[in-house]
Amino acid sequence: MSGELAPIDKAKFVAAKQASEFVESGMKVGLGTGSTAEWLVQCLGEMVREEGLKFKGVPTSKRTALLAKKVGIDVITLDEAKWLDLTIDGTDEFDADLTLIKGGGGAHLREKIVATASDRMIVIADATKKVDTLGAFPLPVEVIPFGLPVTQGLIGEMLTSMDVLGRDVVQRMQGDQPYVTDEGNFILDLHLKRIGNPRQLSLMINQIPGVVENGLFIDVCDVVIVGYGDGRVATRDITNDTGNVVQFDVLDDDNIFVDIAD
Ligand SMILES: O=C[C@H](O)[C@H](O)[C@H](O)COP(=O)(O)O
Repeated sequence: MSGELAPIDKAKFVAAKQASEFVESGMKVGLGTGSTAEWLVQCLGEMVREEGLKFKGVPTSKRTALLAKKVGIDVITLDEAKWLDLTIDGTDEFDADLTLIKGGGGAHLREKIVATASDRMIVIADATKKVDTLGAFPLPVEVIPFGLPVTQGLIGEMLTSMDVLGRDVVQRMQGDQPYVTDEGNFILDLHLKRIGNPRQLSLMINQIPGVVENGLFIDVCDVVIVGYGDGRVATRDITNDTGNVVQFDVLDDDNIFVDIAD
């Protein structure tokens, strides 16, 4: 990597770089999915190769597993790890309570299982992910393929009784084919615009037959590290809220990442 990053990438990168400092030798660490989590995996790979960091990583997707192995991280499964010290992952939205919408990359099922099996979850995000009210980002719901139209219809009916503005339930596609998750399921994206009561909505969605898991993460995230395009990083710790903002200029070193293009 060389040259200056675009502001959005710099924001993701500085958040990821800051979060990587929470990883210590001997830890078992959940590795999230998505473009921000990929920066983290790159940073951790560099620490493994250059600083002798020794930890075990549990990827939340096939895509992350591939990258983690490529950059030299010792990858194990959640079954092997049993419990994790820490999970670091990206998000699509977060609010003041550190409630999240995740699953824009279709990985929220494994991500929620891994984060829940961790002592601590740190979310890394660029500043655009902070919202006053969740719901502008469509809420992903993983559903089994069997009976899809029935499940989709039941979710639509349920939404009419909820405090939401939008009610469109749209199957996620990849080209002209249904998007298929790592677990072989489909995703329905709920275009809600505004989620008034995330806890109630999450419970209601998950009780519909055919639903595997929705993308709301409630009482799971402990810390959010927010990166800005100018290199600043702000940390919000729900257990110890200092609201600290630190300047974190990490773009001096041009050659910290391996080439993963091949
Ligand atoms: O399924 C994907 C994950 O929940 C991602 O963490 C989320 O979509 C954020 O991705 P990105 O960092 O690419 O915005």
